Amino acid sequence: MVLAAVCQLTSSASIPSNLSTCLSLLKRSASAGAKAVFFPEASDFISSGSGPPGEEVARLTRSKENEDFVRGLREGAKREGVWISVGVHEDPERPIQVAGSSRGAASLNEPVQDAKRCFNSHLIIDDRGEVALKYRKTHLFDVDIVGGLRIKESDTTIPGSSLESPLSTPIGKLGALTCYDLRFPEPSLSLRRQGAEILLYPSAFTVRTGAAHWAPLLQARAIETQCYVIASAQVGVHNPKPEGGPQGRTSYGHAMIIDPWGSIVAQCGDMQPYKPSFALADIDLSSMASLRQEMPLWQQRRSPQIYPSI
Ligand SMILES: O=C(O)CNC(=O)[C@H](CS)NC(=O)CCC(=O)C(=O)O
Repeated sequence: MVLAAVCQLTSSASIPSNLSTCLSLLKRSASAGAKAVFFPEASDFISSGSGPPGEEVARLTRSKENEDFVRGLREGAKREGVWISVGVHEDPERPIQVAGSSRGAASLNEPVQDAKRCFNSHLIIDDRGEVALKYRKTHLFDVDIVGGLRIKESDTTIPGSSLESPLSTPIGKLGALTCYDLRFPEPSLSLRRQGAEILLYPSAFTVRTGAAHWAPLLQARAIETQCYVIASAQVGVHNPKPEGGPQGRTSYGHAMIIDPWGSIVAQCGDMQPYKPSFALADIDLSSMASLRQEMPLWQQRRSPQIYPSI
C-alpha cells in the first residue's frame, strides 16, 4: 500500500503565489507520508479575464514566471522524493521537454509554430525531478449552454493529438487525462486496455456542471475501468473582483480519490473560505487485482463481435 495525496487549491493570475501554494502543499503532504502528489489543471495560473480576449493567457504562458513554475515543482519533487502530477499551460514554440527518448517524447519535444495559443498540458514529474510524461488535453471545453455558461477553450488552446501510454510509478501505472476528457469514456477505456491502474483527471470544473456531473462521472470511470481515479481540482473564486464588480471565474472543487469499486476514499473539504488542502488515500493494487479477477470485465467484453474494440 502506498499513500497518494490529491490537492485542491485556488490558482490566480499570480504564478509565483500559485507556485508557493503548491510547494507548501507538496511539503505538507510529503511529511504526511504521500509518495505521489496530484495538483489540478492550470495550477500555474487561471487568468483574470482582463484585457483583450486571449491576450493574458498568451502572455502568462510565455512568461519567465511560468518557466520558473515548472522548474520549482521539479526541484520540489526531487527535494521531497515524491512524484508529482500537475496541469500547466505550455508554450507550443518552447515545449516542455520530456526526459528519455521512448514514449513518443521525440515529437512532443518539437516546437509547434503558434504565437498565440497554448497546450493544456498534464505533466508527471518523477522523484528525481525529471518530466517523465506529458499529455496534452485532447478534448477542449467548448460549450454554449442557453441562459448560462459560454466558454470556448479552443480560442486559447491547441488540442493534443494523442494519448500517452500508462506510466509505471511506485504507486501504480498512471493513465493521464485532463478535466473535460472525463466526459468521454473512450480514452479511459483505451488507457485501461493499455494497462492503466490509476486514471488521473486534474480539473477545473465549473460549479454548475460540477454539482450535477463531477462525482457520478468520476465514479463511472472508476467502476467501468476497475481503476483508481485521482481527480485533483481547482476550487472557489480565482481572481476576486472588488465589491460590486462582476463575479470572477469560480471552480467546483471536491477533489477526490475513488477506488476501483467506486467508493470515494478521500475528498477535500467544501467549507468556506477555501484554503489549499489535500486528502490522502492508500492505493491498494492487490485488492484491485482481486476485483478484476472476481468480475472479469475485460474478458467479458463482446468486442469486436458486436461493438468496436477501443
Ligand atoms: O484554461 C485554463 O485556464 C484552465 N482550463 C480549464 O479550466 C478547462 C477549460 S476552460 N475547464 C474545463 O475543461 C471544465 C470542464 C467542465 O467544467 C465540465 O466538463 O463540465
